[in-house]
Amino acid sequence: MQNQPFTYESRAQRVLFGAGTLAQAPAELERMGAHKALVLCTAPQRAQAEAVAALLGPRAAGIFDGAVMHVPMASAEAARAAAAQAGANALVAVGGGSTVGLAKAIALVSPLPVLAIPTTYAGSEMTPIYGLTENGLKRTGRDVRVLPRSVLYDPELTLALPVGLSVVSGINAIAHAAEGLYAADGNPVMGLMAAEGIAALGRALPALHAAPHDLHARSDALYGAWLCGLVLGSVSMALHHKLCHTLGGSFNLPHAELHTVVLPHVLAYNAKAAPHAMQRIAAALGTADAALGVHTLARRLGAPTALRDIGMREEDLDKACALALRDAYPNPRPIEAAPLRNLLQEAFEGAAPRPPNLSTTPTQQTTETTP
Ligand SMILES: NC(=O)C1=CN([C@@H]2O[C@H](COP(=O)(O)OP(=O)(O)OC[C@H]3O[C@@H](n4cnc5c(N)ncnc54)[C@H](OP(=O)(O)O)[C@@H]3O)[C@@H](O)[C@H]2O)C=CC1
Ligand SMILES: O=C(O)/C=C\C(=O)CC(=O)O
Repeated sequence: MQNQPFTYESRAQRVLFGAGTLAQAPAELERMGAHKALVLCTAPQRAQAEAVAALLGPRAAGIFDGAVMHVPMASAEAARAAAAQAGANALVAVGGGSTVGLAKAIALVSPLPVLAIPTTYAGSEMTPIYGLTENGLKRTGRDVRVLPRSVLYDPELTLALPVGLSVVSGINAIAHAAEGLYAADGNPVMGLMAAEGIAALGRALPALHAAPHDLHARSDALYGAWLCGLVLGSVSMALHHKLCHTLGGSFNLPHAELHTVVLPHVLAYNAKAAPHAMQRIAAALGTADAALGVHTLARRLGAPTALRDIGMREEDLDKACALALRDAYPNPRPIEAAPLRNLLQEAFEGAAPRPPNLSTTPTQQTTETTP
């Protein structure tokens, strides 16, 4: 029974899900009243964007293939200029979070609606969150103007996503849902989506690891990613996302791999302060312990589990700790220097996470909701 007050806000978005839905792209643009769409992609995925442009026929206004992770301001400005020059009245983002992020950077300063066609499990297509990087600093914000108007989830497009990337991208999605379960502003509807999203990815990732072209597993993973992305866009994130933004932005570490390494350690850090959320994460993964469950999943599927293996230098851990303590997000357990530094050390070494003995009484900074 729900006994906590909460706020639930829904946002208007159309989602088409299933193998072959890519074919609906022209009709989706038609519904948006768009007749000239700029297709966005990364340079290596240009062939896929060309296939989409061919499908759009006269509705394609051109291709911009300059999407880069974390949306450097220079690439945002080049894309904005390309959209204006092409006379585009809509954007089609075909790719992962980097490409969707570029579409958002254009939508932030123009009225162009976005049709997102995701090919990873990052979940950006379901959020009003944008990120822009300038002078080595990444700033993020929320603005409903950047929320894609329509999303086509076609699992056939994820068949080409290499298995290693699929696994870390899926755990990136699990991180959104896990933090959603102890969000300060969580609600029971998002709790359901989070638990279902984790469960879908928990069964899909081992299945696609064993058989990367199994369309059923790919569909299950994309379904989980959708739900987890919706949670990310709807409720506040906590220590895990703060740490990943700090480490990713300041030390240029790969996004999904970083989430994969850090998540078990943050779950261990928060375990005693958010026991109900941990039970739901563990149950969704079919394990006894949430932190160990995520760590074991990553290890079993060959994903990185140590910061030192993804480019972090040990001499930067003190700086990382100091940065993460600045403007801390609300978190179930107070964010304190010594245990945070310990968390970073364990993540650096890749040790299996251990729920810590809290040295202080867990005066919660946020009340754990029971969504
Ligand atoms: N605003 C928001 O709500 C969110 C934003 N993000 C942001 O998105 C970015 C991370 O997103 P993520 O999806 O992990 O990163 P990318 O979009 O950079 O994609 C990750 C990798 O997947 C590869 N890839 C993508 N699609 C395919 C495909 N069809 N076939 C083969 N390879 C493919 C890319 O290859 P290639 O380089 O060749 O294209 C790239 O190497 C970060 O900048 C993050 O901050 C993430 C989540 C939510
Ligand atoms: O950094 C952004 O662009 C916005 C949000 C995210 O990246 C979410 C995440 O950390 O996965």
